[in-house]
Amino acid sequence: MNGGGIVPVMSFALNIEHLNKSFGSHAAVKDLSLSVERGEIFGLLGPNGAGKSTTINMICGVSRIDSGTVSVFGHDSQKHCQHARRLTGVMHQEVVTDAFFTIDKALKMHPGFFGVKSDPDWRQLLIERLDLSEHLHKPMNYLSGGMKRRFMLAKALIHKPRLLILDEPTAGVDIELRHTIWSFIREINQHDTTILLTTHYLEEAEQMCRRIAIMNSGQLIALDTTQALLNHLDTRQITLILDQPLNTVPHWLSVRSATLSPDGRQITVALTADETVCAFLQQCHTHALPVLDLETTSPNLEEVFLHLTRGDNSGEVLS
Ligand SMILES: Nc1ncnc2c1ncn2[C@@H]1O[C@H](COP(=O)(O)OP(=O)(O)OP(=O)(O)O)[C@@H](O)[C@H]1O
Repeated sequence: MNGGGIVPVMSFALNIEHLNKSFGSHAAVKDLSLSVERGEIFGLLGPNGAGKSTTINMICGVSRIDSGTVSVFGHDSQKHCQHARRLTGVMHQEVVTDAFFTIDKALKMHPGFFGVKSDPDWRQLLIERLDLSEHLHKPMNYLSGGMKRRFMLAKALIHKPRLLILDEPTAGVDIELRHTIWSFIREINQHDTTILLTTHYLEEAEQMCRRIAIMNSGQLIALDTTQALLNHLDTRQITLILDQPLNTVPHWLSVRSATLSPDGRQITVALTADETVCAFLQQCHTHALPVLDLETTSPNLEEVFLHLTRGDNSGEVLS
């Protein structure tokens, strides 16, 4: 279930096979398999408690793997954990640095944890691009929520990882910082850093990610290109604005469950999977419907997500 065609294993930035994790009797991640291609921006979505953070914690070695394998650019995270860790940068949801460290000290020390030599030019670039200069000598517990997010992103990138994992990077940040974060992440991605991200902002996932995996109750329930997921819901609708009001829906449209607005000036109907707007308008012309204008609407990722993660679709698997 890879969505987007067969890809040689060597081009995977991340390969997860049959991953499992339980806390006591609760299975948080169940037989998860997926691959992230080199250079992708890949979204891992799911409702609260779906198992996303647990998966991320296993990828980066914070949490022990019960069974299954994770490999980062071909390095098995259990057998060659140092290689895999060095290639991976993680922006966790919470600040995981000593509260008394300053930004400056943390960014200087962090590369050493991965056996990577500190690069002052790269550190300076991150400080400037993430607007950290004024706050360099403040300890962590003096930083605002937004400043902590900026620092967490700089810390995730300071050892120049080739796989960057972002666990809800924009949770609770203002619109300006959100733009800063996403535009910087796009830039980083263009310089050959693969991105795996989780977010509850589905509009952001729709805009950022080439492919998306959706988890629910620890299991993978969908994995495909963003566009294919959007195409999954056949809910394109067309609304006709009429030149003259109607009292009732014409028969040829009522059999398609079209609805008429109270003022009789708008008719809304769902288009079928391969029906074009042009073909539909030809039918309107044939039936002498006085069409003045029209609007079309397509499903967004939020509708697809809700459709897939609601209880009544829990058995559905998309690939
Ligand atoms: N250390 C832990 N001990 C016990 N249960 C845990 C632990 N960590 C996670 N869980 C449980 O595992 C399940 C998956 O949690 P996880 O944090 O991975 O979900 P998530 O998809 O990241 O959710 P969110 O979107 O809310 O961050 C949840 O039921 C959670 O309560």
